[in-house]
Amino acid sequence: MTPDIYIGVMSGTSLDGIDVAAIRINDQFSFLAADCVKLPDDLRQQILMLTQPGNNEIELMGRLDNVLGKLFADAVKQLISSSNIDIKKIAAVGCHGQTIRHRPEAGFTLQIGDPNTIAEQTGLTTIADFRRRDLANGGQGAPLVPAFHNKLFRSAETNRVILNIGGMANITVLPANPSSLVTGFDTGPGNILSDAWIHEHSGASFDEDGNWARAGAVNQELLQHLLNLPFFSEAAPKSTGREQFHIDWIKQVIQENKLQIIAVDVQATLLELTACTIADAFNAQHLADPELYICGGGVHNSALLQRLQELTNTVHIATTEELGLHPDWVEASAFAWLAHQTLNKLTGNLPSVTGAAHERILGGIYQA
Ligand SMILES: Nc1ncnc2c1ncn2[C@@H]1O[C@H](COP(=O)(O)OP(=O)(O)OP(=O)(O)O)[C@@H](O)[C@H]1O
Ligand SMILES: CC(=O)N[C@H]1[C@@H]2OC[C@@H](O2)[C@@H](O)[C@@H]1O[C@H](C)C(=O)O
Repeated sequence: MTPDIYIGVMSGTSLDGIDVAAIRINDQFSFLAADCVKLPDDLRQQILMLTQPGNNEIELMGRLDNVLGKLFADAVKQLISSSNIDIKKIAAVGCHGQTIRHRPEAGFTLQIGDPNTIAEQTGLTTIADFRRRDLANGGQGAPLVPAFHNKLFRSAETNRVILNIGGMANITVLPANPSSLVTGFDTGPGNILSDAWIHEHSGASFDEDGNWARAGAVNQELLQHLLNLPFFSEAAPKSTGREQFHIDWIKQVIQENKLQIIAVDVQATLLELTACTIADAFNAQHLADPELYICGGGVHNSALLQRLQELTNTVHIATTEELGLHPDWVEASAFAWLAHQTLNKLTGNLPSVTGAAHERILGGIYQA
């Protein structure tokens, strides 16, 4: 029997952990199993160093490329053993890697986590480096997951928008009309700023259920200054990352404008920034009776979901669980699907999303 299981590995911008998902792709798509492996704190700190220019970057990048390759391989092996998947039925692993720099305007994006190591240590064909072919073809190299959303979540009856709220936030617009193009782009920060702000003030890695933000009041002056960032009014295609959205930006805006704000109010304002920028992007689509489906870690923040419900003009709002895929596993499943595309010589990018000139087969194949 031809192997038809694909394993996707995703370590996202929030640096909370490595998501691994196993899916079967034949005539149909079926979700089999998933797991999340935490990133050790010291490794997290070192990756953070690589996301900003600094000293001795090449040495650190080389070492982390190797360490992450081993960790990704371990995460794959752990999922295989905990879910009792027959390794002979696995066609390939699709590994996103860890983004350490994303500068499409300068012609590059960089994900690390050595796929040679993953192939060696798992004995499985591994596909990686998905973004750079799209970039070389004139695209942003991101977001890539809209092609998977299109495959799995599109409806001929209703206009749908899929929203991922991870470290960054991105939307995919899936028109009901089959001849309309799918669009999508990064809307800006998801949880990255509020994660960093609460970490600095209490050591927590994220604001559980948005409780701290809920206890504060939005500072409209700070919010307006933040919303003035040109990225928010730029037209798609667009993508972003930690280069643009980091905690020093918030501190700088507070300082430059001599704002006196207590920490809890900053947290409330950061949640509002995420909600407003997502809602503005959504409402600007002017879709007839749109449904909004949410995935990514942001679904666990009910304060954020409540604000989105208030701000978006949608007829129905739910998580992707309602569409059959748990919101925690959408991105990892997408990279399993992208591996399937590449292995079968099928294209993976959507030029209408990334701005690439053409559809392309993405990534490099590291044979078992
Ligand atoms: N219980 C919770 N309460 C509030 N927020 C939560 C909770 N659980 C997860 N999160 C948020 O979700 C984030 C992780 O989301 P996710 O794993 O989707 O991000 P990612 O994949 O790393 O990012 P990206 O999609 O940008 O690559 C955490 O950093 C945190 O902010
Ligand atoms: C460069 C990079 O890693 N971008 C991520 C990030 O996290 C969310 C958003 O910004 C999205 O553009 C992308 O990830 C998903 C997996 C994507 O390519 O669709």
